[in-house]
Amino acid sequence: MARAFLFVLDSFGIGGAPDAEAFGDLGADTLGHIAEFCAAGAGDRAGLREGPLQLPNMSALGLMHAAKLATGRLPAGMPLPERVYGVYGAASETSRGKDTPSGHWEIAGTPVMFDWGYFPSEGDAFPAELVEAICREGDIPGILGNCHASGTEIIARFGEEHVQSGKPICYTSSDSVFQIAAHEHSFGLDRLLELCQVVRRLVDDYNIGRVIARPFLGDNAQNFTRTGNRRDYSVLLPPEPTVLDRLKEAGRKVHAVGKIGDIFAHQGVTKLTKANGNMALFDASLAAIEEAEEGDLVFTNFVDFDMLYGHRRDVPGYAAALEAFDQRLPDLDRRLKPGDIVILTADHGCDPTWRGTDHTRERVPVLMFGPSLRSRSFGVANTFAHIGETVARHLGIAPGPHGRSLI
Ligand SMILES: O=P(O)(O)O[C@H]1O[C@H](CO)[C@@H](O)[C@H]1O
Ligand SMILES: [Mn+2]
Ligand SMILES: [Mn+2]
Repeated sequence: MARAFLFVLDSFGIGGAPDAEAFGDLGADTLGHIAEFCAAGAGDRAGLREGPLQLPNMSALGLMHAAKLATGRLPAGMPLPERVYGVYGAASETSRGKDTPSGHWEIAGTPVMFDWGYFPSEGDAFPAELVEAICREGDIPGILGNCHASGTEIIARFGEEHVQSGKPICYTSSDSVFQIAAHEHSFGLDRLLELCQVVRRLVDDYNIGRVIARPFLGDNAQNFTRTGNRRDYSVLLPPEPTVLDRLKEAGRKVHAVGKIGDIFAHQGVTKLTKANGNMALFDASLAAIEEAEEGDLVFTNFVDFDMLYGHRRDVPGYAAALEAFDQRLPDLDRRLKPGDIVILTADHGCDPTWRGTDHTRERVPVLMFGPSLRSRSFGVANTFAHIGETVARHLGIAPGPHGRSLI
């Protein structure tokens, strides 16, 4: 039985990217800084967690060793495991962006070697003719925001005006994104999703990677809260097929859990499961694994690390989420059959100790395990595409052009 389960811990970087300086991220290290803060007592939060970061299961799969490969240093306050069970290493990104689609497409064997369009951080973020077209074709009275922002701050700032005026809150970041926040009741969720599809079409001319719907609820600036109904509208992929397309073409099932379907614009996906929150995503992944047959892929994105903790620069929150994820791994291990492989990795960094609220350019861990894998290190891979090619080889389909199998 050969099956593959690919889990992306969204934004779980391990530092050391050779090109970090070009992104203003020299020294950024999501795992390293969380470990350092926790070891120094700065990762404590009453009722949530305390003390040094504890990831015994990922450490036994080679996480500490992968971090050392990435940066030359071991994460602070975290013991080395007695024995490593996994095939482990670090990987550098070759894609030009440090965004979610670039990271995932490269993981799926297709690095993004062109430049995305970005909106400026000074002055109005969106060109006047684009705003006019959105208002006309989306039938809205105007937009609020029109700037770079953190999503939780901007709904507190403009939420009340949005509810009164009916103008959606439009913002961006250093990613290639056009994000639209609107109230699920006063504006309406369906109307927001329709507007996002209008905007998706309009921003194709600007080469924008994603339009993201950010619905929220609440009745005042103090209690506006984003809901689980976020939707991402990715640009259709470059002409090259990803490993998802290649598997689908070969008649295999590609079970996308969480944001994966959206990230690939639903291309190469044969079954989709949505779930809200890392633990629900883990449960949904286990259910998908029960269903998976010989030759199938289950591909899950665990978005909380990035959305709830990395972008929010919340060290205790990120640490607690990692610890909770780590504790679920034995559940997964128990369900594996001979020939199965699990790959844990990440799409970019989002160091919660770093300046600003954006992603950080980092290497990522690649931790692979399964009943028939013998432990070893593959060192540092120079592209995430090796991950997709590992899946391709393991599942017995033809190799792609950008990477090679790590096992
Ligand atoms: O601040 P929020 O709305 O979470 O947005 C973040 O999420 C987007 C997608 O990952 C990033 O581009 C960043 O802007
Ligand atoms: Mn991401
Ligand atoms: Mn993000």
